[in-house]
Amino acid sequence: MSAKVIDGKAIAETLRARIAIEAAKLIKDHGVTPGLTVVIVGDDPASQVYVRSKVKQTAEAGLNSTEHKLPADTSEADLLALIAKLNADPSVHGILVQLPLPKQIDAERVIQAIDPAKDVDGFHPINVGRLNAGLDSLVPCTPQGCVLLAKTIHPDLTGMNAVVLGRSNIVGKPVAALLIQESATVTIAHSKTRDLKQVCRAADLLVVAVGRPEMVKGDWIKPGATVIDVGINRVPGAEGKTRLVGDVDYAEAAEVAGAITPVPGGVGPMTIACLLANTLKAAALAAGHEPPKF
Ligand SMILES: Nc1nc(=O)c2c([nH]1)NC[C@@H]1CN(c3ccc(C(=O)N[C@@H](CCC(=O)O)C(=O)O)cc3)C=[N+]21
Repeated sequence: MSAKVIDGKAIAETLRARIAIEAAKLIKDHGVTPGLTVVIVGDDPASQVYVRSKVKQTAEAGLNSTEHKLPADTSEADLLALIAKLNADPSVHGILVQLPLPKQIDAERVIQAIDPAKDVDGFHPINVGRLNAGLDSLVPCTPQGCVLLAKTIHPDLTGMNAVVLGRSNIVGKPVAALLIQESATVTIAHSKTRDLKQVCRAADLLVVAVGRPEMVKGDWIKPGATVIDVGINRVPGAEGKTRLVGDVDYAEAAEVAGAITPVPGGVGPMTIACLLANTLKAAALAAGHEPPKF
């Protein structure tokens, strides 16, 4: 069997086109241009690639974007001062502080300093709590992208056995919260789970976010299951180059699964599209308007 490939790149493009239409409406009808500010501390080259594509796609969707690049030795106090300034700036609707941060900065303190209404990553404890309480909130981008991709295969997730492999605050836990909201039956599995392979094999929907290259093999997957691979791992490739692989052994999994997301071109592009959607939502709410639903 050969799995259907879930084309995250194309699905994200369609979503960004819809965001552009809604952003144009907000600008025309209400005179508000959604604005995203990305803050990057240090010069990790991989981080800079993400930031560049975020900034480019933000502009293409008709949103304003600004970027603050701070030196790697920036103090926590200086970063907190910048966040206070951005919180107070009415032209800034979304603030994203690129993670990970250098070790002299406490990331948790930084996240908690962001105005929850501008927290387009959905990492602030207020948004975490609201998501888990089933209240409206800014929802983390990658988890939102995972669920949107799963719904292209299963428009109704009700009653499905979903297994989330990974329990991080940025992907595993929020993806599980969203799947519960979709009425799936959710198991969160992780490195300490007993019989991990068998637990995964029970999944109709398997979301993998562990950060271990190609850890999930073909025989971990129920025949016909839908597999969402959140991993983006750079590994040595041919001729001294590097290549990107997911947390799932794609070649093996594609023989067993019913549908699967590739890496690259799966969850990654959806993360950025959902960031734009969150920025639009934050801008609409700040202006007292009903935000569009995607
Ligand atoms: N506060 C914060 N929020 C984030 O959302 C955040 C972050 N920090 N730190 C870094 C990670 C990583 N991340 C990615 C987003 C899109 C792609 C993406 O679009 N990847 C493409 C291409 C990858 C490539 O070719 O290098 C793909 O998967 O097809 C990847 C990675 C967001 N992150």
